[in-house]
Amino acid sequence: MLENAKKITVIGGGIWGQTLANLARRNYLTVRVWSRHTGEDLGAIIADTDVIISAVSIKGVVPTIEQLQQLQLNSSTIIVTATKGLEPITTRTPFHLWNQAFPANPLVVLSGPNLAKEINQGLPAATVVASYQQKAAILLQKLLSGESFRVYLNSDPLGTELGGTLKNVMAIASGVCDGLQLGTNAKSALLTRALPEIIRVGTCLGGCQETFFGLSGLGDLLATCNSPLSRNYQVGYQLALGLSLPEVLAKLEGTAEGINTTEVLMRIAQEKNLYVPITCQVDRLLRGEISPQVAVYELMRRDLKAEFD
Ligand SMILES: NC(=O)C1=CN([C@@H]2O[C@H](COP(=O)(O)OP(=O)(O)OC[C@H]3O[C@@H](n4cnc5c(N)ncnc54)[C@H](O)[C@@H]3O)[C@@H](O)[C@H]2O)C=CC1
Ligand SMILES: O=C(CO)COP(=O)(O)O
Repeated sequence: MLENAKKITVIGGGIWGQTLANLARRNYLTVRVWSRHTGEDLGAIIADTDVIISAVSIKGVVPTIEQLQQLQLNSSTIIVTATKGLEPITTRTPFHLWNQAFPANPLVVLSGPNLAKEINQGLPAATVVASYQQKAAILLQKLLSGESFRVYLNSDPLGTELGGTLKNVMAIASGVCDGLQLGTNAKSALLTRALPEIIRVGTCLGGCQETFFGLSGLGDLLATCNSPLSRNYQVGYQLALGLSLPEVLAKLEGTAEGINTTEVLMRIAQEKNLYVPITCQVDRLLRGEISPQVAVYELMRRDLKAEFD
């Protein structure tokens, strides 16, 4: 029997929330999905819940936390955050926000190269559960692992979360690269230079360097930057074809977190004096200040430098 038949509540009825719920159901767990549209009483649902998985987009994190704070959440309930974004007002990550709101609860970050549509088809995938409370991460590993979903442990929740968040900006850049048909050399150069940019920011914000070379860092960068299933990649690709951002968003299914993340990241980079050349060009492109072609030109004409400095 799986960990004494734990009860799981997934908050967020988007494609990622539904996918995580299905993974848990495959292990015969009791799973309920709650979203702001279901109209059900969240208090009643969480009363006997062992694990809450938050799979809302970043704009839903603070409202969800505020709602849960009004309810009687048991301090032993494990909270899992699966959101990949930065909160625009505080510039904080979901891990920080959940930790601040529920300091007594075990908190786990779930992140990895996880395109929901592939997982729903039963294709093999791997992910990471990261926590300072190892027991909680081990429990999540057991609850979600299956023959087509392999879950790894990590003790660096911030690095795990930031890898998944920061790569969304690079996925927009990668979509532009493919949309402009810049070729394989350009794509390899972009992704390889994206990683140190992610590490520069991610370590400054508290993640461990090693984590960014793992599934939630490099792994998710490769998945998202190479797949038309990624909404962030689609945004870049469509911009490269000449559509405006409002036109792209009108047709997009679900949330492209990289748009908000780019804006927040630029503020963090300015405040902390971080060199983020790719993010900077993505930001100007998303603001409509430059064309995709100018973004490429600006990246190529920067001062020459050493590869590692
Ligand atoms: N789709 C994917 O393949 C993956 C997505 N993620 C991350 O998971 C998060 C959710 O992604 P998706 O399910 O794809 O997005 P989605 O756009 O399909 O769903 C977003 C969910 O957030 C909820 N939400 C939005 N604003 C809210 C608010 N103000 N208050 C309460 N709830 C609110 C919506 O009701 C919906 O349930 C994102 O941060 C995404 O980056 C992570 C891994 C894979
Ligand atoms: O995070 C993801 C895959 O790991 C999903 O990417 P998108 O949000 O760009 O669709």
